[in-house]
Amino acid sequence: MAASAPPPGKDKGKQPKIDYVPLEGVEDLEYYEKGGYHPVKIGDILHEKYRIVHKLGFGTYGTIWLAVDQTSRQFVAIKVGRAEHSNPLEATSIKGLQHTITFDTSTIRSVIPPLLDNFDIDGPNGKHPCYVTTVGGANLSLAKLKCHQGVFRLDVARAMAAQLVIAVAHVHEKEYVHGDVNLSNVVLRLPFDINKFSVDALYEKFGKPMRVPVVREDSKELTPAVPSECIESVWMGKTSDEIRLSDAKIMLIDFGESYQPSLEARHNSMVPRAYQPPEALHEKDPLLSFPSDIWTVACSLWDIVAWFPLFESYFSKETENITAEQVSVLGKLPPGWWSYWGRKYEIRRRQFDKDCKTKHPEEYPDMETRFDEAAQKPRRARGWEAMADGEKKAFLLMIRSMLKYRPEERATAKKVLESEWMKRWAIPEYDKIREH
Ligand SMILES: Nc1ncnc2c1ncn2[C@@H]1O[C@H](COP(=O)(O)OP(=O)(O)OP(=O)(O)O)[C@@H](O)[C@H]1O
Repeated sequence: MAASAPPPGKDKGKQPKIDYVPLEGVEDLEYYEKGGYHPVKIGDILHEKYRIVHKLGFGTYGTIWLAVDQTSRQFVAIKVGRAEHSNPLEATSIKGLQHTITFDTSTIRSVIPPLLDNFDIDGPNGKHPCYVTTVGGANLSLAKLKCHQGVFRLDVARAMAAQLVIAVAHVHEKEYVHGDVNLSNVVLRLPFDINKFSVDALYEKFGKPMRVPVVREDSKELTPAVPSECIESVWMGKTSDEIRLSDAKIMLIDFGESYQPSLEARHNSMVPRAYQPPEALHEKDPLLSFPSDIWTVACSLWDIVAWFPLFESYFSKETENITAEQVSVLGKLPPGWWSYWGRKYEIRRRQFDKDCKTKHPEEYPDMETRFDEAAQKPRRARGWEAMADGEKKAFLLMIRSMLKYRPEERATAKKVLESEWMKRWAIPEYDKIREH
C-alpha cells in the first residue's frame, strides 16, 4: 500500500545497494530497483499506443510523463507507478470520483482530472500500474518556490482556494479521503490547448527533453533496472508572480494516498510533518478520516494565500516543535495531549507559561502576526492588493474552524464552502473564470 511505502533501498532484502553519481533535479536513482520505478525512456510506447515525449514530474510513488495517444493524437499525462508500494486502488479512487450530483459536472471535471485510461506494464523492476489523465502545468508549490517570497496575487489566491475546497468537498461527498493534500498535489491547468501543438512545436516552445546521463559510482555497467539517462521535467507553468486570474484554474491530483474510511482504517498520515493533524502527532494509534484531510486543506489554503507555511519551523520535522507552533497559533491542547506533551518535551516549559502564553512571541508568533508577515507584507511589497480587515477576519475565522484540535469539532468541507470568506470573496472570484 502507498501508505506504508518504505524509502528506496530499504525494501530489497538481500540485494546490494548500488551508488550512483548524484544528479540534481531528477528522481532519486535508488528508486530504480526491484519493486521501484520503471526505467521509462523518451520514445517508449506504452500499452501499444502512448508514445512518451517528455517528463512532467516525479514523486515517491512514480514518474509522470507527457505522452501522445497515437490513436486520438491527443497529449496525455501518464503516471507510471512503482511496481510495489503504489496504491493499487489509485485508479479505483479516481474512477469513483467522476460523477457528481451536488456540484456542477464541468466544475468537477475541471478541478479533478478524469481517469482516461489505466493499465499495467511489465519491466525489469516488476509490474507497474499506469494512470492516464489530463496534462497540467506546474504544481503550485514549485510555482511559489521559483519566486523570491512567492505569493499569488490576491484574486488568484481566492479563486484557487475556492477550487481546492470544491474539489475536496466533492472527494469527501464520494466518501473518499484524499490523504495527501498539499500544494505539490495541486497543479495549474494549462492556459492553452496543448493539442494545438505538434511534438516539435512543443519542443520549440518549452524545450526538448534534457537528458542527464546516469553513472554508477563504481563505474560498472548499468543494470536494466535503471535508465541510461534521466530526464528533467518540462516547465510549462508560470511562477506565482506571473499567474493572473485568467490562469488561476487548478486540478487536485495524486490519489495515491486516498482511502475510504468506511472500508479501511488508516492510522498513518503521509503528509509532511508540518501539515499533519494533531491526532496523528499525539495519538499512538489514531484513526484518520475526513477531518484529518480538513486540517491539511487548511494548511494548504494558508499556503495558497500566504508565502510561508502556517506551522513552519526550522525544526519542523520534530513533533515537539510542530506542536509548539500549533500551540502558539491555536492555544492550549486538549488536556490529555497537553500534559503528555509537557511531560515528554522540555520545550513546553521553555516556551509557554502555565496559562499557555508564549514566553517568546518573536519566536512563536500568534496567527495574526504570522498572517501579516506571510500574506500581507509580501503583497504590499509588490504593490499588490492585500486583504482588507473584514476579509482578513473572515479568512482567519474559516481557517480556525478547520484547525480545531479535536477532529470531530473541525468544519466539514461543505461547511467551509458556506463560510463567509468562501461566499463573499473566494467563490465570486472563481465564478469570474469558471467554465460552464
Ligand atoms: N497530470 C499532470 N500534469 C502535469 N504534471 C503532473 C501531473 N500529474 C503529476 N504531475 C507532476 O508530477 C509530480 C508528482 O506527481 P504525483 O504527486 O502524482 O506523484 P507521487 O509519486 O504520488 O508524489 P508524492 O511523492 O507526492 O506521493 C506533481 O507534483 C506534478 O508536478
